[in-house]
Amino acid sequence: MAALLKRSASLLRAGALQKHGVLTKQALCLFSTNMRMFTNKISVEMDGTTGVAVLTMKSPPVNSLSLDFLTEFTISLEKLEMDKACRGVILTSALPRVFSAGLDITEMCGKSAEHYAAFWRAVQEFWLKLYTSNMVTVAAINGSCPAGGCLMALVCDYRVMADDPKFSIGLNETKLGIVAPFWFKDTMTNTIGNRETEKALQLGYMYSPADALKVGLVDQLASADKVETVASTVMSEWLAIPDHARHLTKSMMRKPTRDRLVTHRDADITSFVNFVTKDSIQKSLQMYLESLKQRKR
Ligand SMILES: CCCCCCCC/C=C\C/C=C/C(=O)SCCNC(=O)CCNC(=O)[C@H](O)C(C)(C)COP(=O)(O)OP(=O)(O)OC[C@H]1O[C@@H](n2cnc3c(N)ncnc32)[C@H](O)[C@@H]1OP(=O)(O)O
Repeated sequence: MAALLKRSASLLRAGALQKHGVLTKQALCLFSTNMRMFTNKISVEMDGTTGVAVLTMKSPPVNSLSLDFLTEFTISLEKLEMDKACRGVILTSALPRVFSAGLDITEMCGKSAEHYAAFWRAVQEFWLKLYTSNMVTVAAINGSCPAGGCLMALVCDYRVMADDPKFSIGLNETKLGIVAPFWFKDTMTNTIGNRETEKALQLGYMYSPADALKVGLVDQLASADKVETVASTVMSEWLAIPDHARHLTKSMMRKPTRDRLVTHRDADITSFVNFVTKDSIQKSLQMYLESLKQRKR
């Protein structure tokens, strides 16, 4: 399994996934009954009787979405997608207090243009795979999830968040001196509407769980120790709907947003690389990283 994953990761890095559109048969190892899979940063437990997998992010300190993390995540999702027995995935975090801190800022600082392009393609691939998944996807948000972490939750079909005022969720990019890309913006607009998104994005607003529920950014709150149980209950309600009807409906709802990124994918990478290589943006990101470190002192 480890060797297969390693091979899959190198294929993904080499762009083979983009070229052929799917993972090679060799890279696939289908789950049929109860199954566990561990990579460095992710563990997946699939219950063959319910058809539900729990994908747990376990990349300390904050589950940031590095190139390695994104690669492992996308491969794990692809494997589940190819397994006919798997009908739903619950996403959650093994870390206390943090669901995901979003994109790994160190991947956007002090690197080459080639690195930024490869990183951004991996971010796009991650979004596309999760957004267009045939499976029911439920986010069990058991901690804070800024920016890319919020995006991950937003692309799921349903969001259950821990009702703890210490946690927050939102697209806070402007606070870092950067701009949420159009497909982040589209994903949020589709969830909470244009006016609320306009305010939230300009202010880089991080919502408390209660406020997130109020604006519809999350669907339900639960006490921290019940988030995954509630997510499982929601999952069984969604799985009571015939797969083909639910899936066609999901595709119909999401196709315009998905197509917009697919059509402009290369231009979006160029735009990201041009943006992130600017001295002023590098300076903002470095200062933000430094401020995160200073907070602890
Ligand atoms: C004209 C249009 C052009 C379009 C161009 C588009 C450009 C758009 C580009 C990118 C979009 C960006 C998306 C993102 O996701 S950016 C990431 C945003 N994330 C954040 O702001 C989160 C910051 N982190 C936190 O708020 C907190 O860490 C926390 C609430 C998640 C957890 O708090 P706590 O448990 O107290 O942990 P610490 O703060 O102590 O952090 C521990 C450790 O981790 C480091 N760290 C935190 N977050 C990140 C991160 N996102 N990336 C990398 N590293 C991170 C932190 O610095 C600490 O490190 P240490 O001091 O070395 O231990």
